[in-house]
Amino acid sequence: MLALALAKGFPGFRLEVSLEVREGEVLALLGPSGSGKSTLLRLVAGLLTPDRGYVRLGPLDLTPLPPERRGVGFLFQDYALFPHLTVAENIAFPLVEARWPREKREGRVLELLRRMELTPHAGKRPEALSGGEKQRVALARALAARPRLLLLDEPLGALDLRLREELLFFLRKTLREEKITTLLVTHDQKEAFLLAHRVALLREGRLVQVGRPEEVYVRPKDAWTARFLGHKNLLGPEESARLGLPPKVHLLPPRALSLGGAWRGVVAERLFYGGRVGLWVRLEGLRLYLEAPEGPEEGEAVGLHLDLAQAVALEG
Ligand SMILES: Nc1ncnc2c1ncn2[C@@H]1O[C@H](COP(=O)(O)OP(=O)(O)OP(=O)(O)O)[C@@H](O)[C@H]1O
Repeated sequence: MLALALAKGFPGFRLEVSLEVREGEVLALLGPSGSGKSTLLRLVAGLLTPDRGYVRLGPLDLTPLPPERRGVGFLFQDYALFPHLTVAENIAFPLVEARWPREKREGRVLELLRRMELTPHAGKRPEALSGGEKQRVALARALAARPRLLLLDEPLGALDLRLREELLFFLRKTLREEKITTLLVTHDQKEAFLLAHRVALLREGRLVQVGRPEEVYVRPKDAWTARFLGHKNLLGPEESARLGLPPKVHLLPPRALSLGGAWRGVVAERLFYGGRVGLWVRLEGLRLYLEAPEGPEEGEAVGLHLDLAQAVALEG
């Protein structure tokens, strides 16, 4: 298990976080730009020194150790590969460093090449690879020595949409199969939800909420968290009252809204997403959002079903 309690201050910014990651668990740090995600990861890696606190991995105190002695695998955004080494040599590099015997090393490299679908590229140098291939090599290299802990900083950050999607599922499968304790940084909610067993939400250097993706999504701690997680139907006290709810801040989760009910509204905006449509509906002076497989045009009257029993009261 990874256990940490860390404090680090920069001019105008202060990080203060305590966190535990279970063995084999993937935990995603989620938060807006500048919330301290990379700082936390760099502290765990040993690339930054904390003002106070500790990082423990099982019985081992990593705090005084330099990065190369922490037994930690990294994948940072710029995924610099060694340009003079082939794909296979890049992946083998940490194994040579860790003094794995040749035969074991070769077996592991072959296994990773296969798993990352890189076998046909084994003899190429990085310059002859596409961006997604390079990123897979970097990931294979980070995983190679079976690190006790894997740190991934926006592992899909520099990729286009299609590659991002492809590698997302690939990474998900790999992390689960290898059962490596992973701390992952992303600002993409969807990525965090798909990859992680638990997510930790960071805001201005503090943890706001930690929990399973579904838990956090359905029961966000407050309005800020709800908005950050992409919820659209947040009602103020007065708006809540208009729908017959107690006069507090409420969240209406997506599943609480559907087409074809007794509430009368008008479609203010219709967004075509391919497989489904997003509808902003004006109703009782409110704007509510819902998604449906297909939907009426802008300006049309619609009936909405609102399951108010599913409304979640939030801290302002
Ligand atoms: N070496 C440094 N010296 C001074 N301030 C720093 C340093 N590194 C980070 N900061 C500040 O600490 C805060 C947190 O930065 P950090 O990079 O951890 O955020 P982040 O959540 O990873 O953001 P992003 O999603 O944009 O990468 C920012 O205000 C940043 O300017």
